[in-house]
Amino acid sequence: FYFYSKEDFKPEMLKGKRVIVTGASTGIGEQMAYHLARMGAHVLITARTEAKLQKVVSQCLGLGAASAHYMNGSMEDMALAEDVVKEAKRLWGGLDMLILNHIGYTYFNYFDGDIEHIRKLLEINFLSYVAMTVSALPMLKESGGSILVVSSTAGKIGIPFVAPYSATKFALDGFFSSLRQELIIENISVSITLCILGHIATETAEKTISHVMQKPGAPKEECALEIIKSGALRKRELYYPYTTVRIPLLIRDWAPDFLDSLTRNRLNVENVKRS
Ligand SMILES: NC(=O)C1=CN([C@@H]2O[C@H](COP(=O)(O)OP(=O)(O)OC[C@H]3O[C@@H](n4cnc5c(N)ncnc54)[C@H](OP(=O)(O)O)[C@@H]3O)[C@@H](O)[C@H]2O)C=CC1
Ligand SMILES: CC(C)CCC[C@@H](C)[C@H]1CC[C@H]2[C@@H]3C(=O)C=C4C[C@@H](O)CC[C@]4(C)[C@H]3CC[C@]12C
Repeated sequence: FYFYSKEDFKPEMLKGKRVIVTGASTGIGEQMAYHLARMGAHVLITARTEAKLQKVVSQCLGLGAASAHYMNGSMEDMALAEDVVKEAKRLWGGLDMLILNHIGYTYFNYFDGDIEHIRKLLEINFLSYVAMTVSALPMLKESGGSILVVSSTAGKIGIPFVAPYSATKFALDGFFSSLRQELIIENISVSITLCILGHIATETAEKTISHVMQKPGAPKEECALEIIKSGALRKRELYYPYTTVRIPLLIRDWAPDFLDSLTRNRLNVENVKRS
């Protein structure tokens, strides 16, 4: 029953679908835009750097996107979050998939006591996700669409050196897991997929943590595809790479101190110098 009940992913599932991808000028978001383009979707991508977005848009068109547009600006500004959704309405008259992926600058070091940094990061990584969801829900209800929220192992488990970032990712779990319940109670066919990612080899991640990791990160291209698949199949959560994310989560509630020491041992903490 388990094997036969599982629906298979087919790239055609995304053909002609209208998709917003945030933080798509580089990293995992950029790779998601390319996969969606190959599948023949309409894409609207966002980030701050216009020049990079223009390049990604033209690559998307070359790869076969049904259409490709961008909107640039910082997600510190909730007005931008709403404007992006309005732009989708203007361009396509509806929306099938909202992929929330952008994050603000994250340092990997001992918490420095900077509360303003946490406030800003909560706005970029959390509040703008909520603002986009609020604006997009009417269109998603109409299409029976999906919301994909990109999170992290650090949004489920306490990892050292990322306290502000971790707070924003835990917040996403609380908000979107609660909202998922309400949508089910009200019989609204909008799916919410929380994507729990481990270490992925993006340029930003490599620059930030290569000195503390003992192994290289997982490929961003495959990661991007798994995120899209999990959303198309309307899964509750994605774990990628599966074992390195899933096993710590299984240990978490049964042996939390053991998991914490395992985590510390996996990192070259001696290479982190208080800044
Ligand atoms: N890489 C990893 O190891 C892991 C990543 N993740 C998650 O995956 C997602 C993508 O990560 P990754 O690809 O590494 O990130 P990148 O740093 O490669 O990309 C971040 C994107 O967000 C944009 N961005 C940055 N600041 C802002 C801002 N203020 N307003 C709007 N957009 C902004 C960037 O473009 P620009 O600078 O032009 O604005 C860029 O497009 C994130 O949600 C992250 O938490 C989770 C676990 C591990
Ligand atoms: C059980 C343990 C062995 C797992 C440890 C995994 C840890 C080390 C992994 C899992 C998720 C990873 C972080 C992440 O989510 C996103 C980013 C943003 C990027 O801009 C800079 C790097 C950063 C902070 C990653 C740092 C390393 C993290 C904490």
